[in-house]
Amino acid sequence: MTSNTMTVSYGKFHVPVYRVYAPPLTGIASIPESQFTGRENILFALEIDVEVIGNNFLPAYTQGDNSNVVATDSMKNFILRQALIFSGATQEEFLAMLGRQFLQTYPQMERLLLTARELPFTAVPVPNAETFQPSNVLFSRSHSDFTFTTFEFTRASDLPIEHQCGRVGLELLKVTGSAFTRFLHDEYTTLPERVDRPLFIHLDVYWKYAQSADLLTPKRRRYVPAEQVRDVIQVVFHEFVSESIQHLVHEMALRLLTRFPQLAEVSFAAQNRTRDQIAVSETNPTIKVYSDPFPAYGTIKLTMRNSEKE
Ligand SMILES: O=c1[nH]c(=O)c2[nH]c(=O)[nH]c2[nH]1
Repeated sequence: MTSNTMTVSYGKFHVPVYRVYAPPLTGIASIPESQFTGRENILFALEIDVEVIGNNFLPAYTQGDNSNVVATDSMKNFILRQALIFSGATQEEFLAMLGRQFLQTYPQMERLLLTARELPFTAVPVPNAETFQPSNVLFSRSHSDFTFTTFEFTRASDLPIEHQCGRVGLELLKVTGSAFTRFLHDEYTTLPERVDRPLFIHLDVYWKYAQSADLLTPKRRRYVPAEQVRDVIQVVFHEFVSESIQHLVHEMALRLLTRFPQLAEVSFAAQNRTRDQIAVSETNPTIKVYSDPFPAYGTIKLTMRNSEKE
């Protein structure tokens, strides 16, 4: 008889949820880098993953005994029903509700991993009097950066025992004000030094709070909206003349931890998507043409912890 150890989990992934007329997001503290202080949530669209972790459904694997298995089809129905009665305004609040309700409804579930990914839509600008305003009924699906949240729940607490929030898929190109010079040179070096390059990055940013209660307080004064994180990052990129992507993400991390002292950690994964310079105008050297680079991208990572929270 062998005694192999097993780790198992099961669940439903990428459940699309389109809730209309969710409560508006209010109570957000404003920051200098952002105009964002809330959102109407006329369309609250996201994709949910639910993954059940534990041992009590091992007999389903070893003996074909499904008595402790909640059908993943039922999980999908459960998520959609909860979306109908959801009275919060953020992904974090939705996941917290789902976590609590799943564990309350199914004693068979010991531990849960829940993930939300925004399906981003923007209100279409429509004429109003002499100007334009965002439509309150028509939204355009945007394949842009989106908000991300992942929570781990156990029966021990109403709050998540682990969490990570994020804004994923930013694609930012700064045409001037970025350098990459004085890097190590050897017989493999072909990259020219550039005191000014058009820096194009793909960027994911993640953050964790020092106190998980701040994720979910009803007044939301210490809640960090992903839109503000995105705006802080964009403003730092706009302002800061960097020596490298490493230098840039470090500056972004410092600004985020200063702006949001309620955070314990921020982390970045940045891909270098800088285009290759093809031609420069002979009469005006600021005019240049770039094209796609070799398709394997450098990746720069950073995690910065707030030393006061340790
Ligand atoms: O900002 C950069 N960091 C690097 O580590 C690197 N390496 C490279 O080829 N180009 C760049 N740019």
